[in-house]
Amino acid sequence: MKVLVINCGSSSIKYELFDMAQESVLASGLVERIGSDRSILTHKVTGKEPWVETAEILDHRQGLNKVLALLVDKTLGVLHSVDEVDAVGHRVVHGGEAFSQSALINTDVVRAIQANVDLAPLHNPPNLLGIDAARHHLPHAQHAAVFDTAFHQTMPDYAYLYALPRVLYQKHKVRRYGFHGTSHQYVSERAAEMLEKPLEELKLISCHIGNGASCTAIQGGKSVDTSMGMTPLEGLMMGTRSGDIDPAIVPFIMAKEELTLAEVNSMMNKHSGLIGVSGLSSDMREIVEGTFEGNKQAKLALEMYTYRLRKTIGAYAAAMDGVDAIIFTAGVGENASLVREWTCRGLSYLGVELDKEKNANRGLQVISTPESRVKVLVIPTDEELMIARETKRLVESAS
Ligand SMILES: Nc1ncnc2c1ncn2[C@@H]1O[C@H](COP(=O)(O)OP(=O)(O)O)[C@@H](O)[C@H]1O
Ligand SMILES: CC(=O)OP(=O)(O)O
Ligand SMILES: [Mg+2]
Repeated sequence: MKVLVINCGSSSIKYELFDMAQESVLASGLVERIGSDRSILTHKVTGKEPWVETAEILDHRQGLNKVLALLVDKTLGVLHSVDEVDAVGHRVVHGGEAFSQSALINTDVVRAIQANVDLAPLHNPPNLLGIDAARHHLPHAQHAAVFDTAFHQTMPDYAYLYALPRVLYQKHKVRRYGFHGTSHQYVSERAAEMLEKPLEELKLISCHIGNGASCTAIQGGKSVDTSMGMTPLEGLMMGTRSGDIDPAIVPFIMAKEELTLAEVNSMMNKHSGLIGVSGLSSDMREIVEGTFEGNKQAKLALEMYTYRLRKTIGAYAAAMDGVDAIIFTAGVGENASLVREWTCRGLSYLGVELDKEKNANRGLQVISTPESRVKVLVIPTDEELMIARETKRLVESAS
């Protein structure tokens, strides 16, 4: 079975084509800056040099058209015809309370995703555009929606409710949903394999720290709490997002700086976090470099970032009455050894003992000492593979 995985952002399309017989990647790529006359298309075929083109790509439908043309191109392609794509798996960020599982896409599913646009105005509209465009271009294929929120639907009510008037939950579904669920689930399954223990017996804390960042408490394979909330703004400090702040700051700065709600929202989502505190960059590589070069603001940003992550890990150990392993994943978690070191240095009370040499290595591994009571793992995430597997499972169970 050939499965195409699509992740549509507001101005981008990420794609990956799998042959599910060996779970091998045939091709993958990225269309950036959709809507401009200088969109960039990067296409990679496994084993070959990446191919990059700059072109005018005005919308997602046109972008996907280009991608499909490349997949069947005589020299750059890997398929004879797009009819060879059996199924398409779509990343959908917000499934609200309607989905605790992935779902094959039909009119009802599209309607339910539309109903959650208010809860994820930045993420769900491009996801819907991607679904529409892919169904248009690949009408013969089965389409599946795999939700960031689904894995977190197991949280108990005392973890997902906010201490606000109950009517807000009843009327508007104001609650914690959590995100990056596909990634948290994937790394928790890999962790159980690495630890050679059944997932049902493990208490895990998974730190997905990339551009967006969230931490999840996973008990017996189920999400019991997570740091992102109704939207992906809550919780940890991120590249450009503030994470938790006192909510009273919002009306305060609106008044003092004469800002609109939209301006404050944009400030908290796009100009805060690492970039806001350091004034240098939202990219952890530059923050680490700046810290080594003696940039005080970069060092402060790094201290805040790791301090807040450590506090969340402590909170989740308390939530689960213990923890067997802490997992680091995503761009920062997989690559930034200094972030892992600073995060773990105040966790000795839990029984965390980092092996500095192992922590300096790259790739999948245990980075705690053999004596460490709590294991610390680095596990590269693979959301695309997880989406492809879910899509295959749904298609097979429907036939
Ligand atoms: N070698 C590295 N050292 C430190 N940080 C890194 C390194 N490589 C990537 N990163 C960080 O990972 C981030 C991107 O993570 P990623 O999981 O790819 O994000 P997303 O999928 O949300 O775009 C970058 O912004 C960068 O800060
Ligand atoms: C939900 C979310 O924050 O996703 P990303 O990390 O891709 O921005
Ligand atoms: Mg990501």
